[in-house]
Amino acid sequence: MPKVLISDKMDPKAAQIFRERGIQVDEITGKTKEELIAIIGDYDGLAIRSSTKVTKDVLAAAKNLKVVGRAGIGVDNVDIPAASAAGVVVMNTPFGNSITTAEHAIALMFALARDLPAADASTQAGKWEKNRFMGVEVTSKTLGLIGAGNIGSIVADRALGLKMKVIAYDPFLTPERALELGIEKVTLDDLLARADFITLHTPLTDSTRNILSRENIAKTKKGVRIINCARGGLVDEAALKEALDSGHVAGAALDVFVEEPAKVSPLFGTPNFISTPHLGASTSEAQVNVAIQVAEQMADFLVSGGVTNALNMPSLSAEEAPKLKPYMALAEGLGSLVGQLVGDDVKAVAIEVEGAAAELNQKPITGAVLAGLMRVYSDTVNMVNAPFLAKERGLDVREVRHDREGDYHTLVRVTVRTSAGEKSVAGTLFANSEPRLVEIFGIKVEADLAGTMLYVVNEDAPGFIGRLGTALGEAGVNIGTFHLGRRAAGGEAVLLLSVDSPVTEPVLWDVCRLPGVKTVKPLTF
Ligand SMILES: NC(=O)c1ccc[n+]([C@@H]2O[C@H](COP(=O)([O-])OP(=O)(O)OC[C@H]3O[C@@H](n4cnc5c(N)ncnc54)[C@H](O)[C@@H]3O)[C@@H](O)[C@H]2O)c1
Ligand SMILES: O=C(O)[C@H](O)COP(=O)(O)O
Repeated sequence: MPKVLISDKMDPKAAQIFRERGIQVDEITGKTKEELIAIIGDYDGLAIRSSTKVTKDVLAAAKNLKVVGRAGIGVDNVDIPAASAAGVVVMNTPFGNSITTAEHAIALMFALARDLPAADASTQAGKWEKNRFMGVEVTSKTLGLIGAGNIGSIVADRALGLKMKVIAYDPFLTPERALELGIEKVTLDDLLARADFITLHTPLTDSTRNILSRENIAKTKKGVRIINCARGGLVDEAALKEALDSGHVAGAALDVFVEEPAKVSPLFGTPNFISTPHLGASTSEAQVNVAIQVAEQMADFLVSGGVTNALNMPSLSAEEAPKLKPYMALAEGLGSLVGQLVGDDVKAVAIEVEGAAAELNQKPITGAVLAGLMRVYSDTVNMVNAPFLAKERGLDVREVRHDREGDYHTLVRVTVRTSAGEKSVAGTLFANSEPRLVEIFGIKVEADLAGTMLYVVNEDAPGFIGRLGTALGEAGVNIGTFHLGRRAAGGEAVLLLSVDSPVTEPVLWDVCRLPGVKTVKPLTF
């Protein structure tokens, strides 16, 4: 039974779903990094929000971990390259809290426009300072969006409903999408010069870090109000403090900070500054959404291999997963066969699919071939890290889909380019479920790829099979299945035997010395 750890506060629906799907779940929140490292080795899945930091060290200790599920959007608390290298799938829930976060940005915009927190504090202090608080309307004002993705476009929609003019800086926003949203796509400088309110909705990346830098804050319109419900680090906090003090910026509201939890900040106590403790996603609706979604996604993956919203692997629906399962076994077997036979002398690999296989999602098949192929380099390789390892090794990977139907109703072919030329193996599925090798290096042969096997290439000659059987029999090696293929009578022949026990080095030498033997290689699947 797979085991999942929920390490951040999450709606109880998540644990309920894990249990309903036959997954054991522990909810242990508030752990330090060291405490997490001490327990993470027991778990197949880790469900988090933004507090748990899934670092290299945590991943190194997570020997059984297969999936990290983020109940939310931002995954900057997960070391994705390290997770990929460790073969751990990282998934998030990209839409479950978008409306809630957009609403928080709008709430902060109104709070700034009318100085609500200060007015509330003053009134509750018995001051009744009616003349102190003079707000501004948002109607007809220009709202500048930095980032117009899921959340930014919901903010735009709400702002248009408030009769604001919305302009957006987002290099990936197409003119068609801007038109559809009813907003104007502008340059960053244009936005800074024109916006009465600026709201940020980008991830934190090298291109967005400090996007509201000291220099850019200086380019804003005097009296601008700034809202950040996206990520700490998008705004230069020290420069913002100075701009608030000088009155150039009329107000700022931050839900997110460079350092979180933000227990101290030079911004705290600054007039016209509002803060919330990373509450963008904190509504009961959003938390139920993301908890259900993350638990369903993680359970699909752990129970049936379905992959949704993964950041380091292609998607695979829960319906596709069972159909692809036998193909992945076939693909991994073919990759492993080639890997064991040609070793690390592989420069390029082509994965061809035809017949029924050509109608499927090819990415998981490719991932499985690469995992099998690269198991000769690393026994921790799997479908998640195999494409990254292949890239790292400079392996040229090509996927080919043939519409034609050949001799088999479905076929997967793996061709590798080595310094000795191209070598190819192919396999099919019997009864749509049983992987079967049908061709090896140009020779037709029918064999299962399972357990311990022996690969022998010899000159086709009478009596050879008897001599081989005797050599193995005398060494106490029992033959399970026996598969023979040859190029032509009297030409090169291939034998694939499944054996009940590993073939030791001295026995391999005995087989090698049989007349006509060209190659002998033990294989394990
Ligand atoms: N405060 C919270 O609790 C909370 C809740 C949810 C999401 N978030 C954060 O909000 C942010 C936005 O989330 P989303 O779901 O809208 O993401 P998204 O991926 O849908 O949209 C991000 C947008 O930013 C744009 N972008 C990327 N680089 C840019 C650049 N250099 N300049 C301008 N635009 C750029 C992208 O093109 C994209 O349209 C994320 O950082 C997410 O983590 C915060
Ligand atoms: O990226 C997100 O989804 C938000 O930052 C929400 O974070 P939280 O789950 O910690 O509230």
